[in-house]
Amino acid sequence: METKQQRASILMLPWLAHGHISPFLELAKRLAQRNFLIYFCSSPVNLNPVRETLPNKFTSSIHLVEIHLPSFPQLPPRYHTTKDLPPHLIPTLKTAFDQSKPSFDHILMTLKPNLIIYDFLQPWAQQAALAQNINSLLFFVSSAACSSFLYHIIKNPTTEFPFPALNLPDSESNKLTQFLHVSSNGLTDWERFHKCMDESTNFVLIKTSKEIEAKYIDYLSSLSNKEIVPVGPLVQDPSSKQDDEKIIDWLNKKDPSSTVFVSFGSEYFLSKEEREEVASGLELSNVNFIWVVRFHGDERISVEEALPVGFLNRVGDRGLVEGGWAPQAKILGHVALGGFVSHCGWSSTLEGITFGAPIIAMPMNLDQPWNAKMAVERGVALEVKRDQNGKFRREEIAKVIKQVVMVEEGERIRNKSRELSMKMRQKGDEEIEVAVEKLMQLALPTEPNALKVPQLN
Ligand SMILES: C[C@@H]1O[C@H](OP(=O)(O)OP(=O)(O)OC[C@H]2O[C@@H](n3ccc(=O)[nH]c3=O)[C@H](O)[C@@H]2O)[C@H](O)[C@H](O)[C@H]1O
Repeated sequence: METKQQRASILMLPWLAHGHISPFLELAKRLAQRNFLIYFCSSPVNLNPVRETLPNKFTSSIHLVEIHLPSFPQLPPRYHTTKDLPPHLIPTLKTAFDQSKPSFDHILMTLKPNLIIYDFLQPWAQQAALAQNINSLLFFVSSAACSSFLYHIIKNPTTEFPFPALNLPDSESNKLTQFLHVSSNGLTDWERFHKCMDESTNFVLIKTSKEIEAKYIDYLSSLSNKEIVPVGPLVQDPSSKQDDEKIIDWLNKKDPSSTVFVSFGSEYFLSKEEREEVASGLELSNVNFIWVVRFHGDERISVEEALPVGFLNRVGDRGLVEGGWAPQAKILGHVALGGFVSHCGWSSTLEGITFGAPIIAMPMNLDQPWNAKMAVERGVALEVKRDQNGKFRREEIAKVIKQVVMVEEGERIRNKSRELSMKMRQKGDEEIEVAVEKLMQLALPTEPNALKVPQLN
């Protein structure tokens, strides 16, 4: 009798931030399309928008599983996410997430998944899996460029990082790496990241491609002594349902490659001064633009109030400024797009490259400076230099936008972007297949001794 192939189940546990949930969900969709049963686990406040936007075709293969964090005085359930969370409460959120481990243990006992994929801030997820004899592994959603640099300076602080293209001035890299030494619940982010890497069963998944980061992936593997398996760019499906007719109609009236899209991700909110410089830079550039202006939840201000007086009148139909959330993938794939002014969050960097939109890089914090330098090194980005006070200025913003979008100057970077976009898509399709096969082996080992989790006596 033909044995029906058992359907492997994978439980996925991203960190409580959109910039992590989004890549985990994209991976979940790829796995669901290859017949895995996915349990997608997060706090209720994070799962609500996922529930609203998950395409119907996934409702039977991606099950949303709520994990309830213990109540903390300053951390009501609406704060069980980094969205609009006051920055000083981030360590409290990590502590609360750590303390949700008993709830996670119960979820594992109930669902009994074949495999667990966790994120870099929760080493307790791997311990919970081990206690129930379940294989588990890390899915790292930032760049190999950034992670290999950070691993290097922690492990080999006295030696030069072997890739000068990524080197930042000490003052800047020290400021950026400070976030790794922030401690919460007795663990620094570095200790969390290091433990999650070390304890990952067999290999570590990473959201990137050897097409753009081969040497950084190899170096990270040598530093961590782990096999690093890329899953490709995992770019979100541009056809995903979003209310975007107004933007697309506006773009349809613009000439090919004539327009820049301006966005600083889901969690970076420009200061008033930064908004002034970006607005004036766009005005000086004389280029068409769509700008998604986002505000922190506590900011009670309209788009008009946030912009320089008379700005919208002066730019007229050359510019479209939207508050809220834009269909970024759909915009980047539009024929009118000639450039992408980005903070270089990792998902945005990969989307810019995959859609062939040359990047005008304005990195702000976290891993973004390394993401930007990696894209510059690939020839598909130009970085806006900060002034001697470390500030972005309108003249420099305008200059780089024109260098990318204007026909003559921008031709080389636009051709390189188109070329890399095709290669990235092809390589990414191959890489996700390899990763899926390795996950299948880990979830449903064909040989009895293939389980790598040490057998508990
Ligand atoms: C992993 C880490 O998490 C954070 O993510 P953040 O949201 O800031 O930016 P992205 O990673 O670009 O992610 C942003 C994601 O939101 C989408 N989007 C955003 C705005 C909008 O209006 N519409 C959209 O569709 C965008 O397409 C992308 O997929 C940090 O940056 C960090 O640098 C990054 O490496």
